[in-house]
Amino acid sequence: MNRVVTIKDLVGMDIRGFHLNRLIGAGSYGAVYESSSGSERIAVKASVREWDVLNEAAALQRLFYCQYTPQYYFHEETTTPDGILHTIGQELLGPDLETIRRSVPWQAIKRPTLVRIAWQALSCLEASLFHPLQPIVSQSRSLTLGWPITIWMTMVI
Ligand SMILES: Nc1ncnc2c1ncn2[C@@H]1O[C@H](COP(=O)(O)OP(=O)(O)OP(=O)(O)O)[C@@H](O)[C@H]1O
Repeated sequence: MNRVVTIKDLVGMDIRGFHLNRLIGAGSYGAVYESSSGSERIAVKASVREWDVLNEAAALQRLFYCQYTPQYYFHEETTTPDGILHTIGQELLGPDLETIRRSVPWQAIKRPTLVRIAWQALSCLEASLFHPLQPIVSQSRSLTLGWPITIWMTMVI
């Protein structure tokens, strides 16, 4: 599979009964789609990099009861003509901080909100330390935390 082009071009595909409706965004190793099955809406992250997907799936499973990470639903391997596609079904979160910041007229996040974000980020770090991730997170990784906004925090362990 051409990693640069096709991973961002999966709209219309069905994964585990979820229809990929819209590309939300893409990161260093995958693309995230807003997906639905009936009235249920989730996020599906797709990648061809098996190890990275398995790492993220394992981290989300370990943090399943942590209120600062998206709920984990499934990991799926789909054989396509271009190779094996790895996907993670997870809770659909709101927009990320940068999107929110750019959408407000003053292009900045106000102090009371920043304080709350900092508190949530620290709580996530605390939770991740409580559920040791060293065996599965061996380098710089990102986790989604916080609802209803998506905050990305790089954990270097
Ligand atoms: N569960 C989710 N619900 C809604 N949006 C999400 C979800 N997970 C990721 N996103 C969004 O999808 C986009 C791509 O996320 P992804 O995790 O692939 O990469 P990233 O964290 O932005 O970058 P990198 O992987 O390089 O750290 C980001 O805008 C992110 O906010």
